[in-house]
Amino acid sequence: MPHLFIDIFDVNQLFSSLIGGILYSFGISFLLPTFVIILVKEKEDRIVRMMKMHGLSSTVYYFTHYLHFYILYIITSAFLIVTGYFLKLTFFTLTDPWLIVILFFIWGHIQIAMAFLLSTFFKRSRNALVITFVIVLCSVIFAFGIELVNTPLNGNSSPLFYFVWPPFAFYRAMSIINHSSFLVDLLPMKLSDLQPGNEVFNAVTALTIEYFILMCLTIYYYLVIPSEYGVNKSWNFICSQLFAQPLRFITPTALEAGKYVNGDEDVINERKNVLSDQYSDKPLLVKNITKIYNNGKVAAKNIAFAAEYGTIFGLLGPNGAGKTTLINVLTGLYKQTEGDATLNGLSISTSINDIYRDIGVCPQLDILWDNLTVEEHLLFYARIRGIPLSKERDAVYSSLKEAQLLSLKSKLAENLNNRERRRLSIAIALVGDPAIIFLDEPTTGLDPESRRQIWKIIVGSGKKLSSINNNSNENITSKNNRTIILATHSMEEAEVLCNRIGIMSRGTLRCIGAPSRLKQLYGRGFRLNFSCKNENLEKATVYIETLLPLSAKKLYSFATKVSYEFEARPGFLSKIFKEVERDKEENGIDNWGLSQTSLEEVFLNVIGEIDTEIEYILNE
Ligand SMILES: Nc1ncnc2c1ncn2[C@@H]1O[C@H](COP(=O)(O)OP(=O)(O)OP(=O)(O)O)[C@@H](O)[C@H]1O
Repeated sequence: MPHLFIDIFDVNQLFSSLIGGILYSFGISFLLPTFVIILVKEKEDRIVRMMKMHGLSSTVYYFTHYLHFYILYIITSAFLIVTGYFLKLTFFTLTDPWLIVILFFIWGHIQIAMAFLLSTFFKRSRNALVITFVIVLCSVIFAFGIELVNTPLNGNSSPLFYFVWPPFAFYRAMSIINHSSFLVDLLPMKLSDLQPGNEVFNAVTALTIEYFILMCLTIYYYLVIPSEYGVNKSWNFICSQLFAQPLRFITPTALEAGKYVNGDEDVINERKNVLSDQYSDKPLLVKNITKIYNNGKVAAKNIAFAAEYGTIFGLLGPNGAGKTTLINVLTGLYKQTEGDATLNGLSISTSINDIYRDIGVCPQLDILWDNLTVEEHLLFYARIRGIPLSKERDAVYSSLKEAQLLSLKSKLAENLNNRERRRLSIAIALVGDPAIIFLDEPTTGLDPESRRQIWKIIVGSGKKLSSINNNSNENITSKNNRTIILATHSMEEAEVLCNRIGIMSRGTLRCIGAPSRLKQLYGRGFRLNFSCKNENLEKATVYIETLLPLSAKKLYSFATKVSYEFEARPGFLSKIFKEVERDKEENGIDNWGLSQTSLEEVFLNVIGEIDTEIEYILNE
């Protein structure tokens, strides 16, 4: 094996030697780990998912990457070829250039296909970097090890199975072309040598077939491998689509058998209505969604409800109740474990890419680019939503106006304060006038004044722009009005903004209804509070107690402040109001007030009941 001994002044020998060959082959292959890292890093990054939620088509996304990678590859291989010519490597100077072009052309595509396929198996870019780098290095060293034994000088050809791993096929073809170019007993290769039986022909054919196989496998794995974000199909989706059956739902009985806590009667009725298709005309139908994370955490259980046009539906619940999980499932960020949902008639299981075009999402955390201005953010999202160029500026202007950001349009995101960043996230959700908007805790962490400002924007955004332009007197539940799903753990926010509320706890929808209905069901009726001077306390207390029903409960009597809770029959409130106003001075009452139970109390009562129920189940 004379080519093993390197004469460092003979570049042809250097290239054909073990070390030179390894370095050169690695140079041609090093882009593979780079491509894999780029793809895996973007998987880690929520911003890509955010872009997809706003309508970026997967085909456009992957095609852009393909093009980007191929351009990088052309630049790199052009550099290597020019360097080869410059160093007068016979590989480049004597071989038919078309042969080199064909080999390099297919190798670029193979590297990209391998990168796409490998990236489906990694969740973290650091692992991807190390493992892909090792794969490339081992492939190069192994291939050259084989070359030592099976050098073209011996006239042996490689068995076909050797070409199953694309890098081996490529390195073998390189080696044969290289040896033919500088060994005196062989002739430099021409394009016409590419004929059946020739090893380079076999290698190029194997690479072409493998490219298509790799691309098919990549598409399959992208669709089925579960990732942290995104909706994946089941491994047998091709068969199951051929023999499609109705979607399977977890029945309430199954959940009860599993000792899950179910909702109240309204929740059960809502579920029946949703599943019996009585609500098929509603813009949002959540049909028994269950989400179990990979670590076994059941974050949402059997959730079923519908939301109307032109309403703000509040998803209320303490931290960890499952609100964000549910929103993430409805917006395609996570795949549900069971159940389905339809948004404007389209199923999240089968049509999530079409759904993206008509929803707006304001995530819990602002996902912004610090070095883009407010307006640039909106233009970017308008573009990926597919808004025609002629209407882009108008769409951006409308959402700037709705989110009260017109005066800040040229400000960089890094210079925005918290309140402005939130408004920008809402503006992103509004761009393009989507029919359904998801707002995940839009005011968390803001001061009271900022919260009120955001509330105004949310209330204003309930009306779709198209309806504002067309007919300002439109009915609130008109199809032209937006449906807003608002996740919050602020009762005050829900009370101010929402027409309908679902209270979640521990992944279960516990109760559902208009705020007044929830107060009626879970409130403890009304409260009467009064304050008086110390010397009048007894007299005032006796007076109030004679007015209130016998069932009234004294909540507290603290210093000179007293509070009662009671149920009121129709007409009772106006009677008590007139009497106390008339007699208060006579009975030593300085201040007094009547109030209905707040949502805060409803919430505490509902959550309190669940905790008791769960304790009961656990102790059973
Ligand atoms: N990616 C995940 N993997 C495993 N468990 C998760 C994941 N994300 C959330 N959880 C768990 O699922 C449960 C519901 O979380 P989720 O964030 O949906 O609740 P939430 O009601 O939105 O609460 P918060 O207001 O704190 O956001 C919690 O117990 C949480 O720890």
